[in-house]
Amino acid sequence: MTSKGPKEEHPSVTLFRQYLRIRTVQPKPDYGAAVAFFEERARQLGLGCQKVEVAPGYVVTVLTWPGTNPALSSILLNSHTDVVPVFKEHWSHDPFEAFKDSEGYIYARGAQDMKCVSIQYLEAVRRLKVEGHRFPRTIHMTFVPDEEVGGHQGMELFVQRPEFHALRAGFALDEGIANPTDAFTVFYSERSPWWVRVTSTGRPGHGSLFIEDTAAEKLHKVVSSILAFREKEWQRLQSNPHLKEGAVTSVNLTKLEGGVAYNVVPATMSASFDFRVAPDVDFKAFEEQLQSWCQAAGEGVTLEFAQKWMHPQVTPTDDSNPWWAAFSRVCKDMNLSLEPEIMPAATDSRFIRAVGVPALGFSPLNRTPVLLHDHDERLHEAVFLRGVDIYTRLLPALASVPALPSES
Ligand SMILES: CSCC[C@H](NC=O)C(=O)O
Ligand SMILES: [Zn+2]
Ligand SMILES: [Zn+2]
Repeated sequence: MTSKGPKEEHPSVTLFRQYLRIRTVQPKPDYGAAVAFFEERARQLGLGCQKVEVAPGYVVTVLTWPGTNPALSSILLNSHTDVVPVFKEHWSHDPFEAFKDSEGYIYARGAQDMKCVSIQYLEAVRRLKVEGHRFPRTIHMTFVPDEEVGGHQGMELFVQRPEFHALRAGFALDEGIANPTDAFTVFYSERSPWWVRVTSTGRPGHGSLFIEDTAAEKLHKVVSSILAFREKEWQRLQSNPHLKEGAVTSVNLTKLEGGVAYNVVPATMSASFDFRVAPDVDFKAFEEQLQSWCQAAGEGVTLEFAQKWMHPQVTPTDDSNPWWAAFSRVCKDMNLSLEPEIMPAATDSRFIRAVGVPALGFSPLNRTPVLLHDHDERLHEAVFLRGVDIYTRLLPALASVPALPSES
């Protein structure tokens, strides 16, 4: 399906490249242009379009294809519109030009995360609609801001609003991660982000003296405890081939702050950590563990949370879950092999699952190196188009799941 020149390019690819050129890059995304883009898609496809301003300047755009049975819950296809920043000098091509090379690779920030998925949803719906299909369940596509900075001005607010409840979502799809092999990764849960700053206070003094009980000495103890825990989790992951990254708790030391001069022992120093807590961890016990590492380091060592997600949820991946049954059946019929995993990072799925809507994280990108947030993020047009085919099969199945016990 690789097309060589712009003349022969598949229109879905052309649309994808148009969207990639919209500069929705953090920290100052052009959300207005993205909203206008989706409004225009709604107009072209004859879909309902609703704009919900969840915070000043932060709009969730909802495109709706009504089902034939309004008594049934709906299918929610979510995607975020923002992308992470770039280091331009490390890119082979301008990351906002959506350059396509002679082999069919499209280079752009958002090519994998996750502008591809937004357009794949839209193009699958377009195809099904053009072919004259109707399905019992309504399909809503939500295009949300700010996922890349935590979703606090996006999905986290949207799920609390009446407009969200009015969608009556029964099941959601959201982003996954590419898979370099023939298989497709699908995420049924997520680790919980805990961003922790440990602040240590101690005796100050002249840099030439053996000062006792310093902030640095105590901070060092906490850092050692946490890095020893990191090593333990790493070993646990390494030694068990059945465990995937998302199944263990990770932590990285991401910031060290403090100090004023070489010869002044500071009274305060801090270390910041990015923990990703596995869903099977006892959260209360884990927090107590963090507190006890601080206490063991000495007086005046405290911790604070900049991010602390406390509601991990697991979407069942067995036939007790009719949505999973429909999803996995289509994949089986299409000969796609699935690798169910726990998402190592945090996506908007956590907010969706937390309000009781089962969700799967799925980006239909196989045979693709994982380049999200990386330099030279790119996607082959054939992989992109195959993803449209996959949604074209998934959506009819999901939107035709018979009434659940709770719906009759
Ligand atoms: C915890 S809010 C940050 C969310 C971010 N999501 C995608 O990369 C992440 O770091 O996982
Ligand atoms: Zn993403
Ligand atoms: Zn991302």
